[in-house]
Formats: sequence, C-alpha cells, structure tokens
Amino acid sequence: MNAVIETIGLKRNYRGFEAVRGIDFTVARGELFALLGTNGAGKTSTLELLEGQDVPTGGSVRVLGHDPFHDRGKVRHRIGVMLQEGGFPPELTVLETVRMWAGCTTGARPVDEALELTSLSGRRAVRVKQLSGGERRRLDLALALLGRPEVLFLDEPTTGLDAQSRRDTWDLIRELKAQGTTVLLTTHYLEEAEQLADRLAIMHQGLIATTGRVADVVAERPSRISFELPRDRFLGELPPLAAMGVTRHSDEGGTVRLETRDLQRTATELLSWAHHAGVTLHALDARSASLEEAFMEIAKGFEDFGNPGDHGDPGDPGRHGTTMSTGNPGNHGTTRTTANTRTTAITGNGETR
Ligand SMILES: Nc1ncnc2c1ncn2[C@@H]1O[C@H](COP(=O)(O)OP(=O)(O)OP(=O)(O)O)[C@@H](O)[C@H]1O
Repeated sequence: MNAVIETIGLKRNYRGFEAVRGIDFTVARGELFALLGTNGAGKTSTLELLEGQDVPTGGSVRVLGHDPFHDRGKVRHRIGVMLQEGGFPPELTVLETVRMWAGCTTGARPVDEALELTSLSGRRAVRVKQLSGGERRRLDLALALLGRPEVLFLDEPTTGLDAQSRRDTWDLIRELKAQGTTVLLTTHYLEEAEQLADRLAIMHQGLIATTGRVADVVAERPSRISFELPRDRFLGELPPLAAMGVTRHSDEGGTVRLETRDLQRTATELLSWAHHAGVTLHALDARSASLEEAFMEIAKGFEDFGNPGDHGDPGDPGRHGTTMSTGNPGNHGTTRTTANTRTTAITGNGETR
C-alpha cells in the first residue's frame, strides 16, 4: 500500500494522562479514512499529531513520508487542516478572511473558487461574528481547501450543519476524493462514515477498538431476528438453535430474539419450521448488524443483547430477561430465570420446561 499517513504505536500524554495509548493505522493515497469514537476517545489528539501540532509521547507518525512536526516545512504546504474551532478574527468579512488566508498560502486556488466550492459566495460581505455555526464550519473548510492539499484533515466537518448543507459537504468531499485527495476525517455521525469512508477506525479510551471497511466492521457483529411466538407455542419446539446457526437467544415475555452469523440460513430454517408447524410468527423482524450497533457495543465495552437501541447492563436480568450463548450444538443452552421471562430452561433434547 502506498501509505500517505502511517502511525505506529502512537501515544499522546497530557501531564501523565494517556489520551492516545498506542495506535497503528495507515491511510493510502486517495483513500478516505474516518476516525470514529466516543467523546474523549482521543480522535482530536491523534489528528493534532498528524497535523504536526505536537510531538508524540511515544511511537511514530509519518505524513507524506515525513515527520509532520520536525519536517513541518516539507509537509505543511501539502496538507489542508480544518480544525474543530477555526478561531478567525470576528470583525473580518468572509471575503477578507479568505483573502488573508490565500495571501499566506502557496499556490492558493482563486478566492472565488473556494467560496463557490463551499457555497459561501452569497455570504462574502458578512462579518465572521455574524455567521451561523454551520457557515463558520463551511468557512473553515474553504480555508482548508485553499492550498489544493494532497491530504485533507477534517475534524468533525459537518457538526452544526443542517441536513442539506451536510449533504452538500459530503458531495464536495467526494469530489475532492475523486480528484485524488487523501482525506482523514473525524465525525460523530455514523451515517457520514458509512457514506464517505473507504475504511474507518473506532477509537475508545485512547485505543483503536476495531478497524476496517464499514462492511468488515459490521460483519464482525451478529445479525438479529426477533418474533413473537403464539401463547401455546414454546421456543423448545424449534429445531436445535445452534444447528440453525443461532449463537445467542432470549425469550422474554413471548418475544424471541436470536443472534446469528448466518442470517440467510437461520431465517430460512426458522420460516421453514414455522411453515411446516403452521405457526404464524408475529412481529417478525430480521436485520443485519449496523455500524451503529458496532459503535454502541464498543462504547459500552461489552456485548449487549437487548432491545434495539437499549444498551443497558446485560448483567441486570430484571431489565433484559434471558441472555446467553448457545455454545453446545443441539442444545438450547441454559437460561437465567427472570421475572418477565417465560422460558425458564431448555433441556438438551430441545424440550422447554
Ligand atoms: N490539552 C489537554 N490537556 C489535558 N487533557 C486533554 C487535553 N486535550 C485533550 N485532553 C483529554 O484527552 C482526552 C482525549 O481528548 P480528545 O479531544 O482527543 O478526544 P476526542 O475523541 O476528539 O473527543 P470529542 O469527540 O469529544 O471531540 C480527553 O479525556 C480530553 O479531556
């Protein structure tokens, strides 16, 4: 891989506090890499090291083959940086701000082009202090684009933008990428990463918890099927769950939830059983994992198996009912009995007690 960005064992401490605790990743030329993570995960701290704003406490970072801090002169004019807070002089107009920045930028693109790209042409006479939050983000982006950078660092580029402006910014980022720009962005919008990223990393407490293409990160998570069994039917009447590809299951108040790594096989066998047994599965829902689920699992630091969007403590049986792994093929496992759980135990031969 032709790595434009490379970190090895990268660390950053603030007076003894380890904000970045040894991370490795590479970004190839023309790639868009998204850094996701919980608040305080270390994304901005990492980005600042890539931008050459500080020296790593440990490990190494290379951008365009150089140390961005010590070889700043070789790197700075080839990168564009959009910080979370631009910190522009409030009394200058948009046009004056972009002109001033262009004056300090080698080979700057025309000011009008930068304003046009970021849909700020109509706001050129407005003072910075009068801009909306979203317009300031676009001004930040205009400045980052001025030098036609080979590598663009975008720290939460669409925070505060309305839906239309966000999509316009996505289109612009796609266009820049199509022209060969390498982009590293941080974002709290998972949809943004799904839309734009070739690869991503999810950071948590200073470490990379998972990385890869969106499809790879999602594929590491199980798919889910849920349905309601009729009152006179029991989970134990189904074929052995493990043989259907189910890795975990629960039965809470008649609502059955299954986790599987093979959604097609489990769904096919479930529907085949229901058809032959003459059972209607009410509220049937089958879905692949989402990036949001992957993120939430990492954010919580453990695997949960509750309602979609409910990420409480799986150790709290009163909240989630039965939760287990199906470790033994042909056996539905052993349930924990809870107040709101209908199935209390499933024996090895598949009978429910
Ligand atoms: N200058 C600093 N001095 C001390 N601690 C800092 C400093 N800058 C950041 N931190 C701490 O380092 C940790 C990582 O911060 P960082 O801003 O990199 O996280 P982040 O992932 O960008 O968070 P967010 O998504 O909230 O912007 C946080 O706990 C933060 O409080």
